[in-house]
Amino acid sequence: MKNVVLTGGGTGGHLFAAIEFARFLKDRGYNPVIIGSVYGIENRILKKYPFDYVLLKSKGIMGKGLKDRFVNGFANLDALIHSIGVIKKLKPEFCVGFGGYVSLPVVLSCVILRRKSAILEQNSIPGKANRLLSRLVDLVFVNFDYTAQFLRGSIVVGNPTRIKTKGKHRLFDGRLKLGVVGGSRGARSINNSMIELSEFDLDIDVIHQTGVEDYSRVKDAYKRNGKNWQVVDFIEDMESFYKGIDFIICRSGASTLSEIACAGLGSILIPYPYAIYNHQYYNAKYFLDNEASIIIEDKDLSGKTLHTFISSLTADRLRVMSENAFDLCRRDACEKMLSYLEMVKR
Ligand SMILES: CC(=O)N[C@H]1[C@@H](OP(=O)(O)OP(=O)(O)OC[C@H]2O[C@@H](n3ccc(=O)[nH]c3=O)[C@H](O)[C@@H]2O)O[C@H](CO)[C@@H](O)[C@@H]1O
Repeated sequence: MKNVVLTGGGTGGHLFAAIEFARFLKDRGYNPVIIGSVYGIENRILKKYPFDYVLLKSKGIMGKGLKDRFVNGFANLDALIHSIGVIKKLKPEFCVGFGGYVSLPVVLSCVILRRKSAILEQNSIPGKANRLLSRLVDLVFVNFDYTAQFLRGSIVVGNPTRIKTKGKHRLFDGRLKLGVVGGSRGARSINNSMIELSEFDLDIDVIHQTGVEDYSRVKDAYKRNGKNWQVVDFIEDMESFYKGIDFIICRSGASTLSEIACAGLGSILIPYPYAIYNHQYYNAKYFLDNEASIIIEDKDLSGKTLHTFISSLTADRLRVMSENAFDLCRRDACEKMLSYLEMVKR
């Protein structure tokens, strides 16, 4: 079986797209090896999947102070050397970087060793590492059309997502069932505004993913405010979660957006305000422009704003948002990426 290397991680969005592509490639006779970081979510998640994987001691540099940049820079140099050793041994047919700090040393080592290589920029505005790598790799894939202006010669493919079927949402046939997700680590400002929302008289069902840190605080507040709303720290089975809700409040990370599109869910999007180049806002804007979502900026977020929007949702509005979201689902990202990769000759 031909080895292929997929790299990405740190947070869930990069990792789950890589895992989905790995699943697709394995079904087509390749042996995908995922390379992640010891410090990322992949250290916990990859054990559960039937793929070979390697974890490097790679650390993030962006948004860090001078001392951390220096220390982490050395860690990444070490990761690059380790990665060169791994790539030499695996001799992969191709390498694809899905983003996150570990992608940089791994894709660089594939380039250095002249293996066929590609990156996927999942976000509307590319980060520094992908801007650099885009000049070195054979293929540059992007998720949003908007991104093509930043990365010359890029190909729009979408983003691999594990969500395959549209949920049969009840869309207000009874009580609204609202899902709340803060991204792979939860989101404090969303958690705080949901606590405020629970003080209102609101006849809805809620299932809320808080992240580990805020779990008890949110659960206790709901109880105090007499709400029988469900609280989880992390959702393992996202497909069932999406199927069980009518509408979602979430951040606008690239993978969450691909998933809610394919699940056909209308949404209130709250872009993470400190994301590099404000990319979450531009990710969300694509959904807003297509009338699939409402955006509330983090600075305007409160229980009261959520209450105003949620109480104004009608069954018709929900249905239209759901259909518009579903139109944005790109189901063939994996097929497209593989067909381009197979065309590149080495
Ligand atoms: C702060 C920041 O810069 N975040 C970035 C990071 O986000 P991050 O990785 O947090 O967010 P994404 O929305 O892209 O992905 C979250 C992933 O985690 C999964 N999930 C989430 C919650 C849960 O309980 N269980 C679960 O499995 C979701 O299904 C999804 O697959 O990478 C994304 C992908 O490039 C970017 O778009 C985001 O802007």
